[in-house]
Amino acid sequence: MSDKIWIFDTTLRDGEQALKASLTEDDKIQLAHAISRLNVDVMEVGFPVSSPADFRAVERIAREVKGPAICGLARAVEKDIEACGLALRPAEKSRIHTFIATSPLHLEHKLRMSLDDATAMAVRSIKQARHYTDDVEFSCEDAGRTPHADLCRIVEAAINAGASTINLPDTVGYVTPDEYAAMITHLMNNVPNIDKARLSVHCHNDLGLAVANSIAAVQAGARQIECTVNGIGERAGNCSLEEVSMILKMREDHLKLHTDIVSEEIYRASRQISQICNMPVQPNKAIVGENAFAHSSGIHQDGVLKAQNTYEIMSPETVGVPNNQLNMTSRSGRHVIQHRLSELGYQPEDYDMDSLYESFLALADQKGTVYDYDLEAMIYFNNQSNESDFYQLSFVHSTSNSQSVASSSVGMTIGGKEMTEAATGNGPVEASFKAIKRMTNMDIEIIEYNLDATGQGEASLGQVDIIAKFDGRQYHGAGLAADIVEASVRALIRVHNLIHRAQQVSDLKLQRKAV
Ligand SMILES: CC(=O)SCCNC(=O)CCNC(=O)[C@H](O)C(C)(C)COP(=O)(O)OP(=O)(O)OC[C@H]1O[C@@H](n2cnc3c(N)ncnc32)[C@H](O)[C@@H]1OP(=O)(O)O
Ligand SMILES: CC(C)C(=O)C(=O)O
Repeated sequence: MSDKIWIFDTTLRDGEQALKASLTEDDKIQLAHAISRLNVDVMEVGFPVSSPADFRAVERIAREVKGPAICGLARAVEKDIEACGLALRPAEKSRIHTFIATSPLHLEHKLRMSLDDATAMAVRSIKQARHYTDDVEFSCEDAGRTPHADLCRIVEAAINAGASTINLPDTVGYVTPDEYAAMITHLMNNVPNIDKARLSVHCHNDLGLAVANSIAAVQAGARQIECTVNGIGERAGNCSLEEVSMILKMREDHLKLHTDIVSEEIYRASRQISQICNMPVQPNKAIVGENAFAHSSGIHQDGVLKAQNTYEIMSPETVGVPNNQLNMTSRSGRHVIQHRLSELGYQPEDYDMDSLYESFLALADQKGTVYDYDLEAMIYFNNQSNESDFYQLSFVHSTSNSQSVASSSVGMTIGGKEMTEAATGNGPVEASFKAIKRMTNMDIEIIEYNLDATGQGEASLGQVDIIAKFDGRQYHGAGLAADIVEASVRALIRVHNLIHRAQQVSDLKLQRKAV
C-alpha cells in the first residue's frame, strides 16, 4: 500500500523569481507545456496582480494548458485575489493560492500587524477566493520560524474559511528535517479540523536541505510537495522536482509513497528550462546533470560493464536521458531527426520540421555531426524567431585582427525596410553592436553578456545571452550560431524585438484609454 504525494510545480512562479529578466508570455507557454507533460497535479504559473504581462501569461496558460490544475498566487489582499480569479477563469481546473506571513519576525517588521489581524485577513481572502473556485490553498509564509501554537490557530481558521490545502513553507530554508517533521506532526495532532485539508510543504534550499526537508515532511504526513524543475527559485532555490520525485519513485519500497510524475519527461523539461531561463545545470546535479549517469574511473566502468546496477541505481532512460547511438550529419533525413527528437521526448507539434530541417542542414554542413543539444537549441531558437519580427538580421560581416581595430557591417530589415550600417570597435562584437545602434537609434544598455558553447570542442555552437536594460526594464535575448559574432548580433536583435513588442502593448493600452 502506497500513498499518493501531490506534486505542485512552481517553476513558473517561485522559479521565475530567480531570473534576471522575466520570462516572456511565449516562453511561459512553452515551459507550461513541458511541465504539464510531467503530469504534475498543480502548476503555479504566476502572480497575476503583479503586472499586466503576468496576468496575460497566467490567463493564456489557463486557456491553453490542459491536465494539471492551474494556480495563481495572491497576497491576502482583495485586488490580488480578484486578479487571480479573473486570470484563472478559462482554466478547466483552477486553484487560488493565497498567503500571509505568520512568524513573529515577519508580523512585527514586515506586515506590522498581530497574528489575529493576519488571521482575519487570511480568512477574508480565502472566503473571497472561494467565490472563484472550490480549490483554495492557504500558506503560512515563514511557517518554519512560527511557533507551533500560532500555526495551529491560523491553520484551524483557514480550514474553517474554506481552504482545502494548507501549505507550511520553510520560506528561508532554515529548519532541519527533524524540526520540519515535528511541525507537521504537531499540526496533525493539534488542529481539530486538520483532516479536512491536505497538508503541503514548500522548502527553500538556503542550507541545501530543501529536498531532505520535503521528504521528512511527507514521512510525517504531509501529502503535497511544492517544487521546481532544476530546483530554481528565490535565492538558493526550491526543492527540486526531479530529485524529490525520483526519491519517491526509487524508494517507494521503503517510503510507501509515490507520485504520478512521468519520470521519462524529466530530462527534456530540465533542458528546456535551463535553456529558456538561461540557467545552466551544474554537471554534478543529481538526476539531470551532465555527469549524473557518467562513469569515468576504471573500477566503476568495469563494474558497470559486468552489471549495470553495481554503480547505477536507476537507468538513464527512466528519467528520459537518451542513449546516443545515431549519428546525425548532412546525409541524414527528416525521419532520423524526428525519431531522435521523439527519443528526446519531443512531439511533432513542438517544432516545424521544414524550418528545423533547413537549420539542421545548414549546421550539419558547417560542423559535420549534429548532436542532441544542437537539435534542442535549434528547436528553441526556431520557436523564438518569427518571420513577422520587426527587426530581422540579413547579414553580418566582420573583420578583426590583433593589430588594428575591428570593423563590422550589418544588414537588417527594420519594419520591412532594408538597411545597412558599418562601424568599428575594440572587437567585432562591439563594432557590430555599434552598427546596429546606428540603424535602430535605441539606447539599450547591455548589463550582462555571456558567451557559452553549446556542444563539444571545436564543433560547438556559440550561444550568447544578453541581459539588457531599456527604459527602466530588463530584457533577456539569446542568440545561437556557429559564428559567435552572429550569435551576439542575434541576441541583441532579439532584445530589440522584445522591446518592440512591449512598446506595441503599451501603445495599445494608451489607445484604449483614450477611447
Ligand atoms: C515568499 C514569496 O515568495 S512571496 C511571493 C513573492 N513574489 C513577489 O513579490 C512577486 C510579485 N510582487 C509584486 O509584483 C509586487 O511586490 C506587488 C504587486 C505584489 C506589490 O507591490 P507594491 O504594492 O508596490 O508593494 P511592495 O511589494 O513594495 O510591498 C509589499 C506590500 O505588501 C504587503 N504584504 C506582503 N505580503 C502580504 C500578504 N501575504 N498579504 C497582504 N499583504 C502583504 C507588505 O506588508 C507591503 O505592504 P505595505 O505597502 O503596506 O508596507
Ligand atoms: C508564497 C509562499 C508559498 C512562498 O513562496 C514561500 O514561503 O517561500
